[in-house]
Amino acid sequence: MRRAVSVKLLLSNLNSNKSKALTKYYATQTETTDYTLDAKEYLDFKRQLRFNNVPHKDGHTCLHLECRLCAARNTKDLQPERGASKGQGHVARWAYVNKRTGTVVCPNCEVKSYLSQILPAYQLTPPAGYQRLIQRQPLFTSSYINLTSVSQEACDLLGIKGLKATQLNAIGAQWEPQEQLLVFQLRNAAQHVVGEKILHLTGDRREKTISHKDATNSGLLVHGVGKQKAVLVSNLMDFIVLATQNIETHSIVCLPFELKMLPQECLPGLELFKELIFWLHYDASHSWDAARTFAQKLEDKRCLLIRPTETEPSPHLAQRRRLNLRHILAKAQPVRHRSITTFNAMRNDILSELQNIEKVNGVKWKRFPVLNKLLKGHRRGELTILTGPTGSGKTTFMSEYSLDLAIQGVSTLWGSFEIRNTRLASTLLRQYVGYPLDDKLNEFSHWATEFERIPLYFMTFHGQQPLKPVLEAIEHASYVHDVQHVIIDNLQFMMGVSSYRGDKFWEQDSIIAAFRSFATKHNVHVTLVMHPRKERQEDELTTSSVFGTAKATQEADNVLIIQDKRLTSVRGKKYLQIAKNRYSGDLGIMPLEFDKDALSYSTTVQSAKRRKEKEKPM
Ligand SMILES: Nc1ncnc2c1ncn2[C@@H]1O[C@H](COP(=O)(O)OP(=O)(O)OP(=O)(O)O)[C@@H](O)[C@H]1O
Ligand code: FES
Repeated sequence: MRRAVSVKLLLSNLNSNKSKALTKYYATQTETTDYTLDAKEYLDFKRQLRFNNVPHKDGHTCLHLECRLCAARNTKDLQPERGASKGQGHVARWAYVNKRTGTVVCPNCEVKSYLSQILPAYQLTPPAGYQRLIQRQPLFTSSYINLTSVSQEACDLLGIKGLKATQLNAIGAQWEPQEQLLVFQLRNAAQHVVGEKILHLTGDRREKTISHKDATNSGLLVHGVGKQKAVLVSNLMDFIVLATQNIETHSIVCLPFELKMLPQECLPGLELFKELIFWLHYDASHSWDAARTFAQKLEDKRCLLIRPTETEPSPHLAQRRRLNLRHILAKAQPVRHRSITTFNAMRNDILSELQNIEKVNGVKWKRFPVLNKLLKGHRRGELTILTGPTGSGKTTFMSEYSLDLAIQGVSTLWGSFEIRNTRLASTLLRQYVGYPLDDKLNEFSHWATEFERIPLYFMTFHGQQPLKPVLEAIEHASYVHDVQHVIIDNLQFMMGVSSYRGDKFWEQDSIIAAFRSFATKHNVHVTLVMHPRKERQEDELTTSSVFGTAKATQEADNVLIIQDKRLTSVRGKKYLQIAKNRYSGDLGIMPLEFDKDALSYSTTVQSAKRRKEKEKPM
């Protein structure tokens, strides 16, 4: 069973005095919504399917099985979706069990459940009183009622040279004349329409995904059925360019949420493909390693990658530069390198990184320009240690640091063992708003609605915790919510609770080693908040002041230390010292001026506030 709770539940908690009841509420929420696959249960279930002759087969990421969850007893009960294009009308009554999480989805009736809950449906005689679900069709209605086919005029707005309106209509585009946008339908694995993807043709060319019920139930935009290979693109312009090329060998698939996340509910729609080629577009807010992480989710053996270089950019750019798209496609390389590789195999990866160095450097902080200068950015797969004297503001600083990244789309999981999640969430909210809301409760609803959109998750552990369930929770969140940054506050809360009763340094070293290998294996950035060892107050902390043996700082890519000189000298200041930086090697300090109202250390936030105050009429 997994423990992760999203920001939505916490905010409802913050807004209520009945915090006890709500704490219980989200405890039960996590128990009913976050499950994991029990390996024994899964094997027994497969044995039962064989024994009972239930049609099933092992897929790349899911077990496919005949759906017996609802009352529809045969395929003809389920009508093909009206308007499904040629070849898309076939309805297979398959349900899919995700092999990692045990989540079961049936795309025919848009049902989501868990393996442990569907077992009775697959018994030869289901228990007395067991009732199958009522069969239903997913209902998605477009947000736009005036959709028409695309005219040549509208098509020209795209600015793709030589593109004909007929080509756009053939790949399923529809036109909304009032708002001037193109609409494409998203379908699930049973070809039912479950959402739509919108491209605004005026202004900033925004893309938006609208899904049935909630965002994670989204489908995919696929062009070209019945093929065994597919090219995955991350935005509609790239989709349009490739889909109108009529590539006979490959289907073209547009991911629903760009590189932000790939919900597990989308995986059944990709099961048919034996080969997947990632041809993605990265911009400053997109994680450079997204393809590698998605490939792990989709089974990396079948995944290939086109790393963007000057001569092999993303499809739309390639077309604008009149490059041959088919030649580029043929150059895709396997995502997974074999254990022993040669320079030649890595050559393109290296060139691509050199040509995209700003993106490789990682996501930049908006609030801490000095950190960008020293650390260059926030990258996946690294381990950061933050330490500082007791009460020096480690949690407050880390909360603002992670909020800054999360606002830019870095999906973040907080493990706060020391302070309650509600306290942490209210600190984050205050840092987001810039002032306390206690005397402006009328604004709460507005800010909370905005804040909920930020991809933040919280583990519901509190107090001392053994390592194993924490690592399991993180692994689950990295898979299900595509978490890119995990914060453990603080590591000492995991010590002394494992079965090992020995040297505490040894114990800490093994915990750090486990997080190190987790960060590398799952390509997630892990930040560990740690107490320093006891030293004289007047001494500065150094990397060797981090509690434990040298292992902690050897394993870390970055070591950040809050130095608090206010305690020892009258004019003393507080600053953050970058004491280790494996990526670029630059060391240095960042002054930490504290704004109590905003709980902020950011100079940019503080100078914006001063500017605003100056501009206020007297
Ligand atoms: N520079 C500062 N000036 C004044 N107050 C501060 C400053 N930095 C943080 N605080 C306040 O000090 C309190 C403790 O901060 P915080 O919990 O972040 O410290 P910590 O280092 O994580 O503590 P601990 O060592 O207990 O884990 C908070 O109420 C925070 O608002
Ligand atoms: S066909 Fe699967 S739930 Fe209806």
